[in-house]
Amino acid sequence: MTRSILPLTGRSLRAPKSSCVFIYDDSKAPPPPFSAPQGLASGFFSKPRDFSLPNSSWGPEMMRLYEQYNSQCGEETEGGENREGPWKRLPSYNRFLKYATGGVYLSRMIHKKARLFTRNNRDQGATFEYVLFFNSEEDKCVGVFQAGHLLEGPPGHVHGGAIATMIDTVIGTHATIACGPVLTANLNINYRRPIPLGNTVLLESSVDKKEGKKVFVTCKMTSSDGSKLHTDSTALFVSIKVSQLLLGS
Ligand SMILES: CCCCCCCCCC(=O)SCCNC(=O)CCNC(=O)[C@H](O)C(C)(C)COP(=O)(O)OP(=O)(O)OC[C@H]1O[C@@H](n2cnc3c(N)ncnc32)[C@H](O)[C@@H]1OP(=O)(O)O
Repeated sequence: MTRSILPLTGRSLRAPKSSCVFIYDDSKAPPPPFSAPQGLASGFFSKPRDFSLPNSSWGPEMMRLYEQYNSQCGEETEGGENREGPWKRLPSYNRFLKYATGGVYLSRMIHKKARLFTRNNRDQGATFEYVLFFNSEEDKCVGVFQAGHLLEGPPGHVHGGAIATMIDTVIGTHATIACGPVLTANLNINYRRPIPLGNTVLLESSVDKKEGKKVFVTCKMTSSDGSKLHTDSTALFVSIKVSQLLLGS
C-alpha cells in the first residue's frame, strides 16, 4: 500500500512521480502517524470524514461514473493482497491541512473554524458533490461532479463561478500531484453550454507542460456521457512553499 503524507516543511514536499503529495489512501493504510501531544484525549485525533465517498444524494449518473472509475482502482483484496488498477480515488477532506502529518491537530490550531468551501455542506446534495480519480500511468485526472440546487446562476442552471470552482479543484489537484503545492496564477474558461442544476458532469484534465515553477494544465468538462462539451479551459499554476501560506507571506 502506498501512502504519502505532506510534511509542513519547505522543500521536502515533492514526491516521486509514482506517489501523490497531499493525498493518502485511507482504504488501504494503517492509521497515519499523528503524534498526540501528551495529555490530550485520543478522540482529539479522530479520523477526518472522506467526502469523496458516495452518499444518499448521489443520483444514478453520479453513481454510474463513480463505479466506472472506482472499479478500475487498485485495492487490497480480502486476502490482504494488492490488486493493481490504473486509477486511484483521491480522498477529500474539508480542510487541506488534514492531509499533513499531524494535520488533524494543526487544523484545530490554525483558524480552527476554516473549511474548504466545496466541502462545507451540511445538506448533502445541495451544493458540490464530487469525487476525483487519478491515473498515474496516463497522467490524467478526472472529476465527477453533481451540481446541487444551491449552485444556481442562470435560472435552473449552474453558476459560472461554481463551474470555475470545480475546474480549479480538478486541475489544482492535478497540478499538485505533478509539482507539489501550487497556487492558481491564471485560469481561462470558455463556457460552451450551460449545465442544468442536478446534472452530473465529467471533468478531465491533462498537464501540458512544466517550466520551472510553472505548470500548465488543460481541462474539459462534458456531460456524463461525453456527448456535450460544457467548458474547455487552460490554467497556469505556480509552485509555492506551504510555509509561505502558513506564515502569511
Ligand atoms: C490537494 C490539493 C488540491 C488543491 C485543489 C484546489 C486548488 C485551488 C487553487 C486555488 O484556488 S489557489 C487560490 C487562488 N490563487 C491565488 O490566490 C494566487 C495569488 N497569487 C500568488 O500568490 C502569486 O502571484 C503566485 C504564487 C501565483 C506567483 O507568485 P510568485 O512570486 O511565486 O511567482 P513569480 O513572480 O516568481 O513568477 C514565477 C513565474 O510565473 C509567472 N507568473 C506568475 N503569475 C502569473 C500570472 N498570473 N500569469 C502569468 N504568469 C505568471 C511569472 O511570470 C514567472 O514566469 P517566469 O519563470 O517565466 O519568469
